[in-house]
Amino acid sequence: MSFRIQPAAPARPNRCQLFGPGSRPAIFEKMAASDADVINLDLEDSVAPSDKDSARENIIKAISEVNWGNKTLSVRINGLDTPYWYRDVVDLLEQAGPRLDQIMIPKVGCAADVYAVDALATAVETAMGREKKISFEVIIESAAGIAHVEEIAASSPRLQAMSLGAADFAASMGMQTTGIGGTQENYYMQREGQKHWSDPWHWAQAAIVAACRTHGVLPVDGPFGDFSDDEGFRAQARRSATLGMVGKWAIHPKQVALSNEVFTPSEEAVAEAREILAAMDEAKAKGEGATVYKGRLVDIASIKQAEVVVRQSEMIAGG
Ligand SMILES: CC(=O)SCCNC(=O)CCNC(=O)[C@H](O)C(C)(C)COP(=O)(O)OP(=O)(O)OC[C@H]1O[C@@H](n2cnc3c(N)ncnc32)[C@H](O)[C@@H]1OP(=O)(O)O
Ligand SMILES: O=CC(=O)O
Ligand SMILES: [Mg+2]
Repeated sequence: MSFRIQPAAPARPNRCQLFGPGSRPAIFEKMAASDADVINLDLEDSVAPSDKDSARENIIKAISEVNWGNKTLSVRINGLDTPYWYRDVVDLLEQAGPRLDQIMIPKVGCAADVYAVDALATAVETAMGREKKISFEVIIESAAGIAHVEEIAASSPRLQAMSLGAADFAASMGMQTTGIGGTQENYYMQREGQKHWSDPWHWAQAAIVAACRTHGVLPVDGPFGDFSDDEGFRAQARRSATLGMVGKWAIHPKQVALSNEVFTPSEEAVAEAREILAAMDEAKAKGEGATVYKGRLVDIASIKQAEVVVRQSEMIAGG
C-alpha cells in the first residue's frame, strides 16, 4: 500500500439506480415504491427538448411531494454543452427543497466540467442558505471522459459516484454498435472454428474502478438497454461486480430485482468470507501470516478481500 491510505467510498447502498424521464410524472410514485437504492429523475436524454422546462417543473414538485423513503434521490441534469444545464442547477437548488440528495452530471469530459457545476452549486447554496450540501455523481460516456477519468474522480469533494454510460460512450468512441451495454456480436476471438465473445466494456470499467477506488468514489455500471434479456443483464452485472463496481442502472423496473440480486453478496459468499476471517484469526494466534482454507492459500491479503464482502453485506443490511 502506498504511504497514502486509500479513502473509503461513501458507505451507502448503491446496488441499483432506477431511471425515469422527468417528462413522465405518472411513474414517479412507482419509482419511489421500487426496491432501488438510488432514484435518478432524468432531465437529459430521455426528455425531448420541447419538454425540458415542464420536466424540470415536474421533478421539482415531486421531490418534495412524493415519499422517497430512505433512497438516495438524484436528478440527472443536462450536459454542459447544452443551454439547459445552468437552469437545471439553479432551479433545483433554489426550489427543490432539502430532500434532493444528488445531481448527476452527464458527459463529463474533464475535471473543469465538475468544477463549473460545483462553483454554480456553491453560489446558489450560499445565497439560499441551503444547509445540506448537494452531492454529485458523474457519467463517463465519452472519449474525453475516459481519457481524463482519474482527474474527474478527484475533481470535487462533492463527488460520490461515477457511472459508465455505455450508449454515449460507444457513440463517442465510434464503436460499431447500436446495442446499449452487454455482449457485442462482433467482439469475439476465433479459435478452432469456435467464437469466444469478449467484453468490450471491460477496459473502461476497470479504468473507472481504479480511478474511483483511488479517490473514494463509488464505481457504478450504467444502462443495459435490452430489458427483455434478463440473463444478458445478469451476466453484464456479474462481470461489473467482479471488477469492483457496486451497482448498476435500471432503465426498466424489471431490472431492479436483477441488479439487487447481483450486487448483494450471497449468504454463501458472506459465510465463506467469515470462515476465512476466522481461519486467519486462528493463524494469527499461532503467529502465522498464511494458512490453508479448503485446500487453498489464504493470507493477510485474504483478510482484506473477505472484509470487502462482509462490509458490503453489513452495509446493505444496515441501509
Ligand atoms: C442511455 C440512457 O441515458 S439510459 C437513462 C435514461 N433513460 C430513461 O430514463 C428511460 C427509463 N425507462 C423508461 O422510460 C421506460 O421504462 C421505457 C420507455 C423503457 C418502457 O416504458 P413502458 O413502455 O411503459 O414499459 P412497460 O409497459 O413494460 O412498463 C411496465 C410498468 O412499469 C412502469 N414503468 C415503466 N418505466 C418505469 C420506470 N422507469 N420506473 C418505474 N416504473 C416504470 C409502467 O408505468 C408500467 O406500470 P403499470 O404496470 O402500473 O402500468
Ligand atoms: O447515459 C447513459 C448512456 O449510456 O449514454
Ligand atoms: Mg448518455
